[in-house]
Amino acid sequence: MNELVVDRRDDGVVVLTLNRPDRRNSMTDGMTEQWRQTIAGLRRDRDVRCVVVTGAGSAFCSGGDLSWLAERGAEGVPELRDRMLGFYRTWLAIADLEVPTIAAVNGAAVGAGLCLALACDLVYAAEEAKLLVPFTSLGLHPGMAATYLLPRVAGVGVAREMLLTGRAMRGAEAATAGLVTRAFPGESLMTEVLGIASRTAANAPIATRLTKVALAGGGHADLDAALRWESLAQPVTMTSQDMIEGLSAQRERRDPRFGNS
Ligand SMILES: C/C=C/C(=O)SCCNC(=O)CCNC(=O)[C@H](O)C(C)(C)COP(=O)(O)OP(=O)(O)OC[C@H]1O[C@@H](n2cnc3c(N)ncnc32)[C@H](O)[C@@H]1OP(=O)(O)O
Repeated sequence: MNELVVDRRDDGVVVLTLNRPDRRNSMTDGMTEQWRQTIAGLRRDRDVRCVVVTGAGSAFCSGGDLSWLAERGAEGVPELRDRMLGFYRTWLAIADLEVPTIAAVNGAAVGAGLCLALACDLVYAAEEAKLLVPFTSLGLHPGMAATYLLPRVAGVGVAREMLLTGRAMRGAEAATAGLVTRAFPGESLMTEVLGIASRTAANAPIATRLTKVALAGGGHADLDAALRWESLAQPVTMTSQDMIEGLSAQRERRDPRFGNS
Protein backbone atom coordinates (compact mmCIF):
# COMPACT_ATOMS: atom_id res chain seq x y z
CA MET A 1 0.00 0.00 0.00
CA ASN A 2 1.11 3.54 -0.73
CA GLU A 3 1.64 4.94 2.76
CA LEU A 4 2.27 8.44 1.47
CA VAL A 5 0.07 9.89 -1.27
CA VAL A 6 1.55 12.76 -3.27
CA ASP A 7 -0.88 15.07 -5.10
CA ARG A 8 0.68 17.69 -7.37
CA ARG A 9 -1.80 20.43 -8.14
CA ASP A 10 -1.75 22.90 -11.04
CA ASP A 11 -1.22 25.90 -8.73
CA GLY A 12 2.23 24.76 -7.53
CA VAL A 13 0.85 23.26 -4.33
CA VAL A 14 1.85 19.69 -3.45
CA VAL A 15 -0.34 17.85 -0.95
CA LEU A 16 1.29 15.01 0.99
CA THR A 17 -1.21 12.70 2.67
CA LEU A 18 -0.03 10.23 5.32
CA ASN A 19 -2.01 7.18 4.34
CA ARG A 20 -2.43 4.49 6.97
CA PRO A 21 -5.84 5.49 8.26
CA ASP A 22 -6.55 2.15 9.95
CA ARG A 23 -3.48 2.76 12.17
CA ARG A 24 -4.19 6.48 12.45
CA ASN A 25 -1.28 7.25 10.08
CA SER A 26 1.40 6.13 12.52
CA MET A 27 4.94 6.38 11.17
CA THR A 28 6.31 3.03 10.00
CA ASP A 29 9.72 2.32 8.45
CA GLY A 30 8.03 2.06 5.05
CA MET A 31 6.27 5.41 5.37
CA THR A 32 9.49 6.98 6.66
CA GLU A 33 11.40 5.79 3.58
CA GLN A 34 8.68 7.10 1.24
CA TRP A 35 8.78 10.41 3.10
CA ARG A 36 12.59 10.60 2.72
CA GLN A 37 12.43 10.07 -1.04
CA THR A 38 9.50 12.44 -1.51
CA ILE A 39 11.01 15.32 0.45
CA ALA A 40 14.35 14.87 -1.37
CA GLY A 41 12.46 15.09 -4.69
CA LEU A 42 10.54 18.20 -3.62
CA ARG A 43 13.78 19.95 -2.62
CA ARG A 44 15.02 19.70 -6.20
CA ASP A 45 11.73 20.66 -7.84
CA ARG A 46 11.58 24.36 -8.76
CA ASP A 47 7.92 24.11 -9.83
CA VAL A 48 6.84 23.44 -6.26
CA ARG A 49 5.72 26.62 -4.47
CA CYS A 50 4.02 25.31 -1.32
CA VAL A 51 3.74 21.94 0.43
CA VAL A 52 0.73 20.82 2.50
CA VAL A 53 0.84 17.81 4.84
CA THR A 54 -2.30 16.10 6.07
CA GLY A 55 -3.60 12.69 7.14
CA ALA A 56 -6.02 10.25 5.54
CA GLY A 57 -9.12 9.33 7.52
CA SER A 58 -9.88 10.55 11.02
CA ALA A 59 -6.35 11.34 12.27
CA PHE A 60 -3.47 13.55 11.21
CA CYS A 61 -0.72 11.30 12.60
CA SER A 62 -0.61 9.17 15.76
CA GLY A 63 3.19 9.37 15.93
CA GLY A 64 5.71 6.56 15.98
CA ASP A 65 4.30 3.12 15.28
CA LEU A 66 3.66 1.58 18.69
CA SER A 67 4.11 -1.97 17.45
CA TRP A 68 7.69 -1.12 16.44
CA LEU A 69 8.39 0.23 19.93
CA ALA A 70 6.83 -2.84 21.52
CA GLU A 71 8.56 -5.37 19.29
CA ARG A 72 12.03 -3.90 19.01
CA GLY A 73 14.68 -6.57 19.32
CA ALA A 74 18.05 -6.62 21.02
CA GLU A 75 19.22 -3.19 19.89
CA GLY A 76 21.11 -1.29 22.57
CA VAL A 77 21.42 2.45 23.12
CA PRO A 78 24.06 3.09 20.39
CA GLU A 79 22.05 1.32 17.69
CA LEU A 80 18.79 2.90 18.80
CA ARG A 81 20.44 6.30 18.92
CA ASP A 82 21.50 6.01 15.28
CA ARG A 83 18.10 4.73 14.31
CA MET A 84 16.19 7.47 16.11
CA LEU A 85 18.44 10.24 14.82
CA GLY A 86 17.84 9.02 11.26
CA PHE A 87 14.10 8.78 11.91
CA TYR A 88 13.87 12.32 13.36
CA ARG A 89 16.04 13.86 10.65
CA THR A 90 14.09 12.18 7.87
CA TRP A 91 10.73 13.50 9.04
CA LEU A 92 12.00 16.94 10.07
CA ALA A 93 13.64 17.42 6.66
CA ILE A 94 10.35 19.11 5.80
CA ALA A 95 11.74 22.08 7.74
CA ASP A 96 14.62 22.31 5.24
CA LEU A 97 12.34 22.89 2.25
CA GLU A 98 12.80 26.41 0.90
CA VAL A 99 9.12 26.81 0.05
CA PRO A 100 6.39 27.44 2.66
CA THR A 101 5.03 24.32 4.32
CA ILE A 102 1.59 23.94 5.88
CA ALA A 103 0.22 21.24 8.19
CA ALA A 104 -3.51 20.61 7.88
CA VAL A 105 -4.16 18.83 11.18
CA ASN A 106 -7.42 17.11 10.30
CA GLY A 107 -7.56 14.96 13.43
CA ALA A 108 -5.41 13.54 16.23
CA ALA A 109 -1.75 14.63 16.17
CA VAL A 110 0.15 12.67 18.79
CA GLY A 111 3.82 12.58 19.83
CA ALA A 112 6.06 12.59 16.78
CA GLY A 113 2.94 13.34 14.70
CA LEU A 114 2.39 16.67 16.47
CA CYS A 115 6.11 17.45 16.10
CA LEU A 116 5.82 16.88 12.35
CA ALA A 117 3.01 19.44 12.22
CA LEU A 118 4.98 21.93 14.33
CA ALA A 119 7.96 21.63 11.99
CA CYS A 120 5.82 23.22 9.26
CA ASP A 121 5.70 27.00 8.77
CA LEU A 122 1.94 27.20 9.25
CA VAL A 123 -0.27 24.82 11.21
CA TYR A 124 -4.04 24.81 10.69
CA ALA A 125 -6.08 22.43 12.82
CA ALA A 126 -9.62 21.15 12.88
CA GLU A 127 -11.31 22.66 15.95
CA GLU A 128 -11.92 19.18 17.39
CA ALA A 129 -8.50 17.70 16.56
CA LYS A 130 -6.74 16.25 19.62
CA LEU A 131 -3.12 17.39 20.06
CA LEU A 132 -0.85 15.79 22.63
CA VAL A 133 2.70 14.62 23.34
CA PRO A 134 2.26 11.73 25.80
CA PHE A 135 5.87 10.55 25.71
CA THR A 136 6.43 10.31 29.46
CA SER A 137 3.20 8.41 30.04
CA LEU A 138 4.57 5.80 27.61
CA GLY A 139 7.83 5.64 29.56
CA LEU A 140 9.66 7.58 26.86
CA HIS A 141 11.74 10.72 26.81
CA PRO A 142 10.33 13.14 24.20
CA GLY A 143 11.72 12.77 20.69
CA MET A 144 11.32 14.27 17.21
CA ALA A 145 12.59 17.62 18.56
CA ALA A 146 9.57 17.99 20.87
CA THR A 147 11.77 19.77 23.43
CA TYR A 148 12.78 22.29 20.75
CA LEU A 149 9.58 22.68 18.74
CA LEU A 150 6.99 23.05 21.51
CA PRO A 151 8.76 25.81 23.49
CA ARG A 152 9.76 27.53 20.26
CA VAL A 153 6.24 27.57 18.85
CA ALA A 154 4.07 27.97 21.94
CA GLY A 155 6.43 29.04 24.73
CA VAL A 156 8.05 27.09 27.51
CA GLY A 157 4.97 27.20 29.77
CA VAL A 158 2.78 25.38 27.24
CA ALA A 159 5.65 23.00 26.45
CA ARG A 160 6.11 22.16 30.13
CA GLU A 161 2.45 21.44 30.67
CA MET A 162 2.07 19.33 27.55
CA LEU A 163 5.32 17.41 27.97
CA LEU A 164 5.25 16.91 31.76
CA THR A 165 1.54 16.21 32.25
CA GLY A 166 0.67 14.83 28.82
CA ARG A 167 -2.43 17.04 28.67
CA ALA A 168 -4.23 17.06 25.33
CA MET A 169 -5.50 20.22 23.68
CA ARG A 170 -8.21 20.48 21.07
CA GLY A 171 -7.44 22.45 17.93
CA ALA A 172 -9.52 25.45 19.06
CA GLU A 173 -7.60 25.75 22.36
CA ALA A 174 -4.29 25.14 20.59
CA ALA A 175 -5.00 28.16 18.36
CA THR A 176 -5.65 30.33 21.41
CA ALA A 177 -2.46 29.04 23.05
CA GLY A 178 -0.42 29.80 19.92
CA LEU A 179 0.45 26.14 19.37
CA VAL A 180 -1.26 26.20 15.98
CA THR A 181 -1.72 29.13 13.62
CA ARG A 182 -5.52 28.91 13.41
CA ALA A 183 -8.35 26.41 13.85
CA PHE A 184 -11.23 25.82 11.45
CA PRO A 185 -14.34 23.63 11.63
CA GLY A 186 -13.26 20.16 10.53
CA GLU A 187 -15.49 20.10 7.47
CA SER A 188 -13.98 23.29 6.03
CA LEU A 189 -10.33 22.70 7.07
CA MET A 190 -9.04 21.38 3.74
CA THR A 191 -10.87 24.00 1.67
CA GLU A 192 -9.45 26.75 3.87
CA VAL A 193 -5.93 25.29 3.82
CA LEU A 194 -5.88 24.73 0.07
CA GLY A 195 -7.01 28.34 -0.43
CA ILE A 196 -4.23 29.62 1.83
CA ALA A 197 -1.71 27.32 0.13
CA SER A 198 -2.78 28.47 -3.32
CA ARG A 199 -2.47 32.15 -2.40
CA THR A 200 0.93 31.50 -0.80
CA ALA A 201 2.10 29.61 -3.87
CA ALA A 202 1.11 32.55 -6.06
CA ASN A 203 3.50 34.96 -4.27
CA ALA A 204 6.91 35.83 -5.68
CA PRO A 205 9.10 32.73 -5.19
CA ILE A 206 12.44 34.39 -4.47
CA ALA A 207 10.97 36.92 -2.04
CA THR A 208 9.08 34.10 -0.33
CA ARG A 209 12.17 31.89 -0.01
CA LEU A 210 14.24 34.73 1.39
CA THR A 211 11.49 35.61 3.87
CA LYS A 212 11.44 32.02 5.04
CA VAL A 213 15.20 32.11 5.60
CA ALA A 214 14.84 35.37 7.56
CA LEU A 215 12.23 33.83 9.86
CA ALA A 216 13.99 30.49 10.32
CA GLY A 217 14.80 29.89 13.95
CA GLY A 218 12.22 32.43 15.10
CA GLY A 219 13.47 35.57 13.34
CA HIS A 220 16.59 37.64 13.81
CA ALA A 221 18.15 37.87 17.26
CA ASP A 222 18.37 41.67 17.28
CA LEU A 223 17.41 44.78 15.31
CA ASP A 224 20.81 45.21 13.72
CA ALA A 225 20.88 41.64 12.47
CA ALA A 226 17.44 42.19 10.90
CA LEU A 227 18.56 45.43 9.23
CA ARG A 228 21.75 43.87 7.88
CA TRP A 229 19.86 40.91 6.43
CA GLU A 230 17.00 43.01 5.00
CA SER A 231 19.34 45.58 3.46
CA LEU A 232 20.84 42.73 1.45
CA ALA A 233 17.79 40.56 0.79
CA GLN A 234 15.46 43.40 -0.23
CA PRO A 235 17.85 44.71 -2.91
CA VAL A 236 18.12 41.14 -4.24
CA THR A 237 14.37 41.19 -4.85
CA MET A 238 14.50 44.79 -6.14
CA THR A 239 16.66 43.57 -9.02
CA SER A 240 14.37 40.62 -9.80
CA GLN A 241 11.96 40.21 -12.69
CA ASP A 242 9.40 39.27 -10.06
CA MET A 243 9.37 42.80 -8.63
CA ILE A 244 8.78 44.29 -12.08
CA GLU A 245 5.88 41.87 -12.53
CA GLY A 246 4.53 42.54 -9.03
CA LEU A 247 4.52 46.31 -9.55
CA SER A 248 3.00 46.00 -13.06
CA ALA A 249 0.25 43.74 -11.77
CA GLN A 250 -0.55 46.17 -8.98
CA ARG A 251 -0.65 49.09 -11.43
CA GLU A 252 -2.82 47.17 -13.88
CA ARG A 253 -5.08 45.83 -11.10
CA ARG A 254 -4.55 42.20 -12.04
CA ASP A 255 -3.07 39.12 -10.38
CA PRO A 256 0.71 38.83 -10.78
CA ARG A 257 2.23 35.91 -12.68
CA PHE A 258 5.60 35.21 -11.12
CA GLY A 259 8.32 33.12 -12.69
CA ASN A 260 11.40 32.06 -10.80
CA SER A 261 13.68 34.98 -11.47
C1 LIG B 1 9.41 7.53 18.45
C2 LIG B 1 8.09 8.19 18.47
C3 LIG B 1 7.31 8.12 19.59
C4 LIG B 1 5.98 8.71 19.61
O1 LIG B 1 5.50 9.29 18.66
S1 LIG B 1 5.16 8.55 21.09
C5 LIG B 1 3.46 8.70 20.68
C6 LIG B 1 2.92 7.38 20.17
N1 LIG B 1 1.54 7.52 19.80
C7 LIG B 1 0.50 7.32 20.63
O2 LIG B 1 0.64 7.04 21.82
C8 LIG B 1 -0.87 7.44 20.03
C9 LIG B 1 -1.71 6.21 20.29
N2 LIG B 1 -2.99 6.34 19.63
C10 LIG B 1 -4.01 7.06 20.12
O3 LIG B 1 -3.93 7.70 21.15
C11 LIG B 1 -5.31 6.99 19.38
O4 LIG B 1 -5.24 5.93 18.48
C12 LIG B 1 -5.64 8.27 18.56
C13 LIG B 1 -5.97 9.41 19.53
C14 LIG B 1 -4.50 8.66 17.64
C15 LIG B 1 -6.90 7.99 17.69
O5 LIG B 1 -7.94 7.46 18.47
P1 LIG B 1 -9.11 6.61 17.75
O6 LIG B 1 -9.56 7.33 16.56
O7 LIG B 1 -10.12 6.31 18.81
O8 LIG B 1 -8.43 5.29 17.24
P2 LIG B 1 -8.02 3.95 18.04
O9 LIG B 1 -9.20 3.07 18.15
O10 LIG B 1 -7.30 4.28 19.30
O11 LIG B 1 -6.93 3.33 17.05
C16 LIG B 1 -7.33 2.76 15.82
C17 LIG B 1 -6.29 1.71 15.47
O12 LIG B 1 -5.06 2.37 15.23
C18 LIG B 1 -4.05 1.79 16.04
N3 LIG B 1 -3.08 2.83 16.39
C19 LIG B 1 -3.33 4.07 16.85
N4 LIG B 1 -2.20 4.74 17.06
C20 LIG B 1 -1.19 3.90 16.71
C21 LIG B 1 0.23 4.01 16.72
N5 LIG B 1 0.84 5.14 17.11
N6 LIG B 1 0.94 2.95 16.31
C22 LIG B 1 0.34 1.83 15.89
N7 LIG B 1 -1.00 1.65 15.88
C23 LIG B 1 -1.74 2.68 16.28
C24 LIG B 1 -4.79 1.27 17.26
O13 LIG B 1 -4.04 0.27 17.92
C25 LIG B 1 -6.06 0.74 16.65
O14 LIG B 1 -5.80 -0.52 16.11
P3 LIG B 1 -6.96 -1.66 16.16
O15 LIG B 1 -8.05 -1.16 15.27
O16 LIG B 1 -6.30 -2.90 15.63
O17 LIG B 1 -7.40 -1.80 17.57
